[in-house]
Amino acid sequence: MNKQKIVIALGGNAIQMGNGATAEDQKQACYQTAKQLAQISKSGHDIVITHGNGPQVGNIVLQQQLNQSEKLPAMPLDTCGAMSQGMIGYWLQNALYEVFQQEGVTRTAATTLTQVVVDQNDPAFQHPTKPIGSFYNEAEAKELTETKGYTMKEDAGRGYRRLVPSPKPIDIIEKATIQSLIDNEFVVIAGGGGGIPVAKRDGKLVGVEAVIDKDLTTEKLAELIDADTLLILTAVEKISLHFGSQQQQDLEQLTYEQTVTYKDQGHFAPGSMLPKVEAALAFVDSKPGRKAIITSLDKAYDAILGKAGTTILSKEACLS
Ligand SMILES: Nc1ncnc2c1ncn2[C@@H]1O[C@H](COP(=O)(O)OP(=O)(O)O)[C@@H](O)[C@H]1O
Ligand SMILES: NC(=O)OP(=O)(O)O
Repeated sequence: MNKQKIVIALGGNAIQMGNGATAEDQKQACYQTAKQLAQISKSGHDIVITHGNGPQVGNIVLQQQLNQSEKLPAMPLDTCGAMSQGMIGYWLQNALYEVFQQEGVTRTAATTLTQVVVDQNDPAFQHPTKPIGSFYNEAEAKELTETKGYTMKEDAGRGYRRLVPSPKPIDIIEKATIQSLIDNEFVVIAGGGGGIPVAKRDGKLVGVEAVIDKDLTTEKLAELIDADTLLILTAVEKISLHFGSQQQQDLEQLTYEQTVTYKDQGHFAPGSMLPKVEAALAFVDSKPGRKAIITSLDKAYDAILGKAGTTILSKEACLS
């Protein structure tokens, strides 16, 4: 198979399988993830890895607030986002080091702290939509709204979570650094947690209180570095029509037009599958010949071989 430049987005279970939130639990999940990534890297492809941070950044924010004082100030959300990139980047680098040695892969992983430019007037700042951190009961949620002004929302019957603004990614400040690392055969971990959100103000980059959607940042990054394939890894092997119902129909290969039709019919849930499908559509529409695949973590390598997942093709492409 020809060498490809593949951008791989890691969904929640790639870092936190089950509910284990200890460092050991999350390192173990990263180790399992690294085994899949090593297979793709072993085939000679260039890979760039992005990841989510919703649960982790929410917990970092809570830890900041415990025992805070003038001498021990809590860090703002952009800085907590940077902490989550460092933490998860370390776990992934550590796991990839071990697995690459076992598998005889000679590459090294390198994490780039990534700042992502957002528009400070993005309407998303007035309408928080991104759930982060732990789940609360109704009374706890009410108290957090009253004492801290948090926006809290019930999340699919599992309890209440804090919502924060999630503005659209516009540009990636470290894109040249990332490109240079790829050119030098590093496995790059970048754009973690959707990137550290910054706004341009008076010639400066100012951190803002937000968490960017990692699927949208992944798409932006894939375009900027001229990737061939966008591989989005989540909990399901394929995307489906009538998901979760008795009429569920799994999809293997879709044209751009078919995907738009199914999206417009409402088959992909907002906040979960919809951003992934939108990222896939934007990527394949950005240049002919580009391909997006959505699949589960354990099928990542099979999906690159064309044996698993849902593949979305660019406009002029024909189904095989
Ligand atoms: N049409 C659909 N086809 C497949 N999965 C869907 C669909 N609509 C919603 N989903 C749900 O979306 C989930 C992926 O979104 P999410 O859990 O937010 O992703 P992440 O892995 O990035 O955390 C799937 O695991 C599935 O439960
Ligand atoms: N930043 C982000 O999109 O994180 P999750 O994928 O964990 O929600």
